[in-house]
Amino acid sequence: MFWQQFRNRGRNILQAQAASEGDFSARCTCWIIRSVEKKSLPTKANREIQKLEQEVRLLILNVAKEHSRGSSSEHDDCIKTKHNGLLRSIVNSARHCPASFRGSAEDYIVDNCKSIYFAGHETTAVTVTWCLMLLATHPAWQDRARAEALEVCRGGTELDVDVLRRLKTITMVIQETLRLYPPGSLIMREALKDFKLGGLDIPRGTIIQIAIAMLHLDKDVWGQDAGEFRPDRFANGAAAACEPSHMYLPFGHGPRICAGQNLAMMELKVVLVRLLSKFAFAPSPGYRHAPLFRLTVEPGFGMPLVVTKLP
Ligand code: HEM
Repeated sequence: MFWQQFRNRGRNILQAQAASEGDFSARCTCWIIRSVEKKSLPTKANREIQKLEQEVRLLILNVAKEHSRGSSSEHDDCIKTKHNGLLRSIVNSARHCPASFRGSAEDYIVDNCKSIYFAGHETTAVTVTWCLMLLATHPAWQDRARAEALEVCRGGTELDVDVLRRLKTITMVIQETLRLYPPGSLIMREALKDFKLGGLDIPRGTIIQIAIAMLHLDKDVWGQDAGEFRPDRFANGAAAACEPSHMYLPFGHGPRICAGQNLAMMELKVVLVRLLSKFAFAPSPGYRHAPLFRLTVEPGFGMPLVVTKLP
């Protein structure tokens, strides 16, 4: 319930921001938005953003407060789950916030919860969804991925790091899924000082958005079949899949690259091995293909699939 509310508020904030950012100039795969200060103007969209941000903040702080009180039995059940173990770490470490953190202990809890729960949950979940859709519509790849999954499951092998590292086909399928449907389809950077980008003068305070989804579909980089599902482009690893190699960045790039990318890849492999070894997936006649940019790139009308239990 909390998660659903949290996620919906987040989406609304992004939609409100998009509505207020009508003055961007498109330059290939990079949008330059000159508007950091604009946030403080009392426009309708900005007021909506502030209201929603405040609601998200209160939702998080209420859960954190209940958590540290720990009275109800529901809470006692929850505390045993992984999410709440993580929440406990965040709440505890907020008591000793690092000196470099410039906000209050409450800000520390809110910022970290936003990073971990937004960045870590929805992204991985939506990637599994797209993976299953692509495997359902490409049965030959589904068979190959299943053969690999059954191979590692044989004899009840533990899915440890070494086993997961050996999953070549499933890794390629995930990498190709992240290319076609990168969940975090935009990364942003703020110019901390005036600088030049190509022929453009970028003033301090400008927000630069890099459209990952557009880089990933560029035919000059990936070839004429850029829009097709061809996992074997990653046969020699992600770095060799395109030229220049940083045109593939589902997890971002540089010092702020995704902190959870290895965890995400492991989670995705475990989930796919488990699902493919037990079920077959086929497209449902009710599926309407409509990838939508909300907080992540997600199916606009859900992802109905025909799922059959394997003998
Ligand atoms: C398929 C799954 C995932 C994708 C595609 C993804 C993608 C991204 C992207 C594009 C960024 C921005 C990087 C940049 O600005 O250069 C990011 C940041 C981040 N991600 Fe992920 N992510 C995923 C899963 C996770 C998971 C599982 C966690 C943790 C549990 C996580 C934690 C973070 C954090 C904390 C940041 C902020 C890093 C920073 O600003 O220093 N992500 N992620």
